[in-house]
Amino acid sequence: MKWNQASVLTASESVDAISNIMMESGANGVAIEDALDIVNFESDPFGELMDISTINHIQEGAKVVAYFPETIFLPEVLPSIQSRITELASFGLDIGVNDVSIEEVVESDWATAWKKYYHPVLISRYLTIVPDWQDYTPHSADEHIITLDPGMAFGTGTHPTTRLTLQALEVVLRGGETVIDVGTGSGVLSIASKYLGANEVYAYDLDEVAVRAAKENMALNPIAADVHVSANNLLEGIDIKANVIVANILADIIILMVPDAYRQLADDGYFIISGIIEDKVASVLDVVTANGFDVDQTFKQRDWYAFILTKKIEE
Ligand SMILES: C[S@@+](CC[C@H](N)C(=O)[O-])C[C@H]1O[C@@H](n2cnc3c(N)ncnc32)[C@H](O)[C@@H]1O
Repeated sequence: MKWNQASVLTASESVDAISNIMMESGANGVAIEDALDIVNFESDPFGELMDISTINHIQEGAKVVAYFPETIFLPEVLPSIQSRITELASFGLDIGVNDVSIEEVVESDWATAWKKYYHPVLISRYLTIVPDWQDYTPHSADEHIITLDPGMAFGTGTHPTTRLTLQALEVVLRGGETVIDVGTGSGVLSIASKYLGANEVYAYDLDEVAVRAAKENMALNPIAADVHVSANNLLEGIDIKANVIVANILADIIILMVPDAYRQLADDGYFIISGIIEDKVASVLDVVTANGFDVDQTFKQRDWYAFILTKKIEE
């Protein structure tokens, strides 16, 4: 089967939004190449895990490559894709050079094209994410291996927002907790929560593709076989008291769930929020503090922030 490929050169912070636009416009999948991640990988002490010589990678910014079936006539949908990408700038996102190009793909199986960019991701001393198709030998007995095939869902572990969230989970989890993972994507945060000792984990996503991918990833990690994965809009209709609620979603969406998170969180619980670009920090912090939360810890990588929030103590 032939595929058409639309590539967009952009800034790192816009890759999620542009990927969504591509999928909503009929793409069957996207691959993301981020120059900063590649620099990180190359300078990684375990860089030998990655055969970087095979990658003809970009030097700056990021590239979103979307694969469309030949039944979609790309020149027809491209103007609307282009105008939706341009619109992102009005939401405060840096869309970079925003140059869209089309080419026919020789690759017979687009679904595996992105796999050559994906290699073991060392998150911390305790957590490493390993693609399902790669062999990996842990460096120590403490290292938990999250086996992942993200498919078309977000959550490979290479994105700063996922890394920061995983690090925040490591800080708060002690064992025995009930965790709610809102916007689970590949399920990576839920699997990590189980490795870090959580008892019950509930994983939700609005996107059926993500729900399917998350369920498949739970099956790849026996420790997470009992994670409850289902489709849901944020915390709507959820009535579970949680010790930890974790959400790595864009700032404007997190803001919508803050009152529900306060209600569902145990008084001594933690609300971990991530996916917050620098420009949005002030507005998110205004909303969480107005809704009864204090900032306990702040995490930052590049322009991305994550926060561990606790409930304000009544005086
Ligand atoms: C940035 S990804 C995070 C994936 C994964 N948790 C991680 O940390 O890598 C955000 C996820 O939130 C999901 N999402 C977006 N809006 C949502 C909503 N209103 N309710 C539930 N999930 C949502 C998206 O489908 C996507 O899978």
